[in-house]
Amino acid sequence: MDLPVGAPKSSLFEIRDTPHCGRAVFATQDIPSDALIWRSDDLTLDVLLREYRREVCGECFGYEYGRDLTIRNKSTGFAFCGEECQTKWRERMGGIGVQAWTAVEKLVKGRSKEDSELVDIDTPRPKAKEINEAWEGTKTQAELIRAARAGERNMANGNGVVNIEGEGKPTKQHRKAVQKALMQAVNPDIMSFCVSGILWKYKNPNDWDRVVSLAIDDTPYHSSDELRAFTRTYLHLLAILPLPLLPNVTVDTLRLLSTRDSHNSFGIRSLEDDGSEFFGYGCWPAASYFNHSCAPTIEKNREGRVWYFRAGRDIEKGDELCITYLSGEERRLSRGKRMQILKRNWGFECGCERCEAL
Ligand SMILES: C[S@@+](CC[C@H](N)C(=O)[O-])C[C@H]1O[C@@H](n2cnc3c(N)ncnc32)[C@H](O)[C@@H]1O
Repeated sequence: MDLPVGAPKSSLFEIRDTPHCGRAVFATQDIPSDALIWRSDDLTLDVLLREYRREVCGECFGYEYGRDLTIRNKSTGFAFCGEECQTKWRERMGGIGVQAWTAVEKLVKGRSKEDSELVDIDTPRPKAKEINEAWEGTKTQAELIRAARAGERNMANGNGVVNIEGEGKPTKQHRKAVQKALMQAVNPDIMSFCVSGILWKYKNPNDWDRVVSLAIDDTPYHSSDELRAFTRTYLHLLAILPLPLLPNVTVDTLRLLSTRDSHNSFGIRSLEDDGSEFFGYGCWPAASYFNHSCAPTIEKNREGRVWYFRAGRDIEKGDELCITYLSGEERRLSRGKRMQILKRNWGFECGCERCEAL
């Protein structure tokens, strides 16, 4: 099997196809307990839930037991544990990134909480037909908004009325399409997800295949509400993001981000209390080749933006290197309950040794 782009590479392990669990990682030599097996510093997109934005550092995800962090950038909405993190974040975002987050914050802040979209995730997951129709339904409005923004570019360039084929001064119809998009309810967390992914793609065009290569979930939306929140976010972002980002604000990009993130993201949790606080999540492509086991061979821990994977016990050549996708508490549940959680959150029937042995 050719190594997928972005997959981890090491003399300690190899990646192979399995009959029932997709690709998996296997030890190519004996590995002693506690040995460092992999270090993933390839965070692509990350989402800090809005309710934690004042308490969790936007750069290193540091947390001070719920206290508001001292450095807070009101225009972007991010908070930092120190100057160093703030500087790193600004460097990573660049001017366009800062502009993008400022535009998002302005939009979200202008809404009362009630105006923000609440997403009910306990309804049936939309199937392919509903998903295709929902995205198809954005087409006309998206074209009008794009044309309105292109007109904005012409004006900004001071080039007179028309300088790009088919693009001219925005008409009333164009402006209406923008206004209509802006009036829709906003879901701040879905917006962060999309903006983070779009910015990453903009800044790392040559690394996009790392995300493309990940395991796919064709029906990644938990509910029709959530699907609608995504299509609205698409139109919102077309209306507000800086012009250079617009070529990356596409249905294809947003759909791809959801289908890859769904089964590959890692929770960003507090480092204390068994990770009881869930701050958000992120996608580290190289770390996404480890399958789940209810009796994992690998222990993972996060330091800042980096995940470390260590042998949880002595491992023999040929053993599968598995992590657990369950939280500390969930690992102690019965087989049936674990199965339920894995099926609901990850969409698979667990075929790990601990479950199969029963
Ligand atoms: C993060 S990916 C792991 C790598 C994946 N096998 C691949 O081919 O890219 C998670 C997906 O792997 C599969 N998987 C992981 N652990 C599994 C398990 N214990 N039983 C069955 N499928 C599993 C599921 O399809 C799951 O959604």
